[in-house]
Amino acid sequence: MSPTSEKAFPVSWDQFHRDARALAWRLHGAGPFEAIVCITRGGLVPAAVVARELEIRLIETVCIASYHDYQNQGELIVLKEIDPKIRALGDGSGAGVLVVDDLVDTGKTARMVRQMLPKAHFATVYAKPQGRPVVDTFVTEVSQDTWIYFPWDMGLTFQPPIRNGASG
Ligand SMILES: O=P(O)(O)OC[C@H]1O[C@H](OP(=O)(O)OP(=O)(O)O)[C@H](O)[C@@H]1O
Ligand SMILES: Nc1nc2[nH]cnc2c(=O)[nH]1
Ligand SMILES: [Mg+2]
Repeated sequence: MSPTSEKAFPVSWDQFHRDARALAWRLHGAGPFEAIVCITRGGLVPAAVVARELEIRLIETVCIASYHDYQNQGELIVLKEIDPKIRALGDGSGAGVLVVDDLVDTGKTARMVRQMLPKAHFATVYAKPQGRPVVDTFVTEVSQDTWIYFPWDMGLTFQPPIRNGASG
């Protein structure tokens, strides 16, 4: 993502729950899935909702960080690999595994996980155009120059009245 995204897309907890549940509805017909691999940390929250809706109890993580500095993507660092028992599913192809993340932006993170699980099903709640081809299922597309603000990154703050020069 570019250093300063022009548009902001703030998401409340209610909205995120609704969108994650909508993702589960879409995934319902795409399974069955033996396990979920969630890409931490952002994937943890939608993975919990999807796991509950699809009654999947085998949950693994792959821990990847790349946005070390706000809105600036750096080098991708894999902090924890996928457990070999999960990687062995589908005869080592990842077939039957559902990979969940909160969003796909450039697609770099998802592409790295695809190399680990080539036949897994990739799902995100939100997708930007550049990353869209890497995911199999998503709910809402936002433009590439939009920054999505998640509820776990935000708090309630005072809003100046519009008449006093507040910007939309
Ligand atoms: O498609 P990309 O351009 O690769 O970006 C998408 C990734 O970036 C964010 O994770 P981040 O690295 O910020 O770590 P976090 O999930 O711990 O916040 C987001 O949760 C995705 O995993
Ligand atoms: N919170 C957040 N993290 C990101 N990582 C890559 N793109 C985004 C984004 O739009 N919002
Ligand atoms: Mg992430």
